[in-house]
Amino acid sequence: MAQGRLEIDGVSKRYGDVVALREMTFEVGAGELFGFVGSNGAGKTTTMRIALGVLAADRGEVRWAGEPITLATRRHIGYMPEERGLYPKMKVGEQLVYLARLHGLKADAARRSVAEWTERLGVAGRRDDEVQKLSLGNQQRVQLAAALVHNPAILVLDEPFSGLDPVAVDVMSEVLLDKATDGVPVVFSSHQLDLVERLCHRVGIVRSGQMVACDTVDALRAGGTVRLVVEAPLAPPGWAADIPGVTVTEQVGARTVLELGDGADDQAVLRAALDTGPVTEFSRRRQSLTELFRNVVSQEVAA
Ligand SMILES: Nc1ncnc2c1ncn2[C@@H]1O[C@H](COP(=O)(O)OP(=O)(O)OP(=O)(O)O)[C@@H](O)[C@H]1O
Repeated sequence: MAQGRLEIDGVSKRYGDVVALREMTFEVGAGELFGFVGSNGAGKTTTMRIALGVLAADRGEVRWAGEPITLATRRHIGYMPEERGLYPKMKVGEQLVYLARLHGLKADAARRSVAEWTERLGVAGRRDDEVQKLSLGNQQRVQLAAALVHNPAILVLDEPFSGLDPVAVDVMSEVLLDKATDGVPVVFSSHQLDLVERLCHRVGIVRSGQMVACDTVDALRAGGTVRLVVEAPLAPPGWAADIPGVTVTEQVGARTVLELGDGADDQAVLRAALDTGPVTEFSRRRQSLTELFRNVVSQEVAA
C-alpha cells in the first residue's frame, strides 16, 4: 500500500456560533508519530473527525499522499473515536472480524488479523466474551484492535491512552511506534503530556481551534527559559534573591529552582550558593512538555 503524509490544510469548522477550528494546519509524515495536545474544547476531536470524514469541514482540505481524502482512501484509516464505538452485546472476536471485513478483508484474512491483534494486545482470552463484560481498559484494547485489524495506512486515535494501566500503556506505546516504523503516519491526542513527550517525534499544541506550536519537543524548548536546580542544605531563605537576572521559582527545604533571565550568569548563582556552605546539586533543568504547554497556552490567553 502506498505510503504518504497526512496533511490537514487550513481546516475551519463552526458549530452554530461556536468556532471550533480556525484554519487548523499541520501534517504528519509517513512513519511519524505525532502528538496532538490542547486544553479541553481546543478542537482536537473535531480535527480528527474531519480527517476521518465523519464530519465535514466548512473550509480547508485533508490530503493523504498529496490527494484529497475520498471515500475509498477513508477505508485505509484506522480510527479510535473518543466516545469509543463498540457494540456492547456483540462478542469481541465476532465484532473485530465484522469490522475487518467491513474494511475489505476476506474472511480468512480477517480471522487471522483478529487472532494476531487480540494476542498482541492481551485480549485473546476474551474473544468469546461480550464487549460489555470487559473492564474499561480491556474494552479500550479491543477498540485499538478495531482500529488496527484492517492494516490501516493511516492511524488517527482520540485519547487512546486515557484510563489504561501502566502495562497497557506500554503495549499501546509499542504498537503505535511499530506502526510508525512501518511507515504509517500516526496521530493521537492525549492529555498525558509526559507520555507524549516520551513517545512522539513531533507535537502540535492547539488552542481555541488553532495550531499555536508545532515541532519536535527539543525545538519547542529551544530559546525557552533556562532553569537551574540548586541544592544547598545550609542556604537561608532568600539566598538567591539579589543575584541579577535571576528569579527564584521554588524553594523547598534545601532545594531551590531558579530561572535565568537574559544575560544572567549561572556561575554567579553557583558562587552565591557556595557562599552559604556545601552545594550538593547544581544542574540545568530542561523544560518539560507540560511547562511548554502552560507557557504556550498562557501566552495565547494574554495575546
Ligand atoms: N456537536 C457539537 N455541537 C456544538 N459544539 C460542539 C460540538 N462538538 C464540539 N463542539 C465544540 O467545539 C469545540 C471543540 O471541541 P472538541 O471536542 O473538538 O475539543 P477537544 O480538543 O477534543 O476537547 P477535549 O480535550 O475536551 O476532548 C468546543 O468548544 C466544543 O464545545
